Amino acid sequence: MTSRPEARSPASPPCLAAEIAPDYFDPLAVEPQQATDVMRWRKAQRSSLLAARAAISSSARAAIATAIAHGLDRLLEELFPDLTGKVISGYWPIKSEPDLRFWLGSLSARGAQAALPVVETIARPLIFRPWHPGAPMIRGHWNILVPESTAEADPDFMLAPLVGWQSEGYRLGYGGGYFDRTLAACRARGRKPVVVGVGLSSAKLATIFPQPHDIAMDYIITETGQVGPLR
Ligand SMILES: Nc1nc2c(c(=O)[nH]1)N(C=O)[C@@H](CNc1ccc(C(=O)N[C@@H](CCC(=O)O)C(=O)O)cc1)CN2
Ligand SMILES: Nc1ncnc2c1ncn2[C@@H]1O[C@H](COP(=O)(O)OP(=O)(O)OP(=O)(O)O)[C@@H](O)[C@H]1O
Repeated sequence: MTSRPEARSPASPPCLAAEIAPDYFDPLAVEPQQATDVMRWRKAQRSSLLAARAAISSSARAAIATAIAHGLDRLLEELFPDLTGKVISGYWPIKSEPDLRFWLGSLSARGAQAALPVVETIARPLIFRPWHPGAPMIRGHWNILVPESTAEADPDFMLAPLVGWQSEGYRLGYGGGYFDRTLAACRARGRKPVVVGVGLSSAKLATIFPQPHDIAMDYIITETGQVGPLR
């Protein structure tokens, strides 16, 4: 039998689509049963990780947030010795996430602009709004508080809260895919913010079974230190 290599290679390999349009999302890039299994596994992991996090005392949680803030300051000092004009996004804490608002609020005194993520449209990339302590807030998607002002900001340094993580920088979040979409959109317009996953050291998993849509963090910072640079 003669070999016909051309019969095995499609005219337009789907894997190249992402190079032509980096925000292209191909739902068929994964075998559907495997994708379903991974999503089901992630759902179970999320609930046990969230339960373990909720069980931590508030004083232990405050100590964790302080240690993470020190780690963030060390990294910022290394990457951006001059913070003037830099946009740095955090998050408004929910579900026992480390509360880093004190750190985010301290940035303006150093010349940076703090910002918070907003789900403006469901299943689309996040947008970011400038924030300062005391800024008027309203309830957004999932009841998360977001700045009322609709001005937008474009982060240079972005925190991504971790529910779980693996040492290569892959992140498990709340299952909306929002940071992956946001980072894919950043890539598509040639913008590369430094992305730092922040969370508990104990939320480390051997693997989150990375899928084609998962985009690794540049750094992970927990209360026990920094992992990375990873990209
Ligand atoms: N504090 C904080 N703010 C944040 C985030 C975060 O992780 N932490 N986000 C980080 O992204 C964005 C909100 N993320 C969200 C993630 C999932 C769902 C959601 O609807 N989850 C579904 C489950 C989806 C599924 O499993 O298919 C649900 O719980 O019903 C909503 C918002 C923006 N703001
Ligand atoms: N770039 C993308 N375009 C379209 N859909 C995406 C993209 N990235 C992720 N998704 C979808 O989002 C869903 C949730 O993804 P995943 O489980 O990785 O969420 P997560 O990272 O835990 O959530 P979050 O970032 O919101 O906390 C997946 O079903 C995936 O198909």
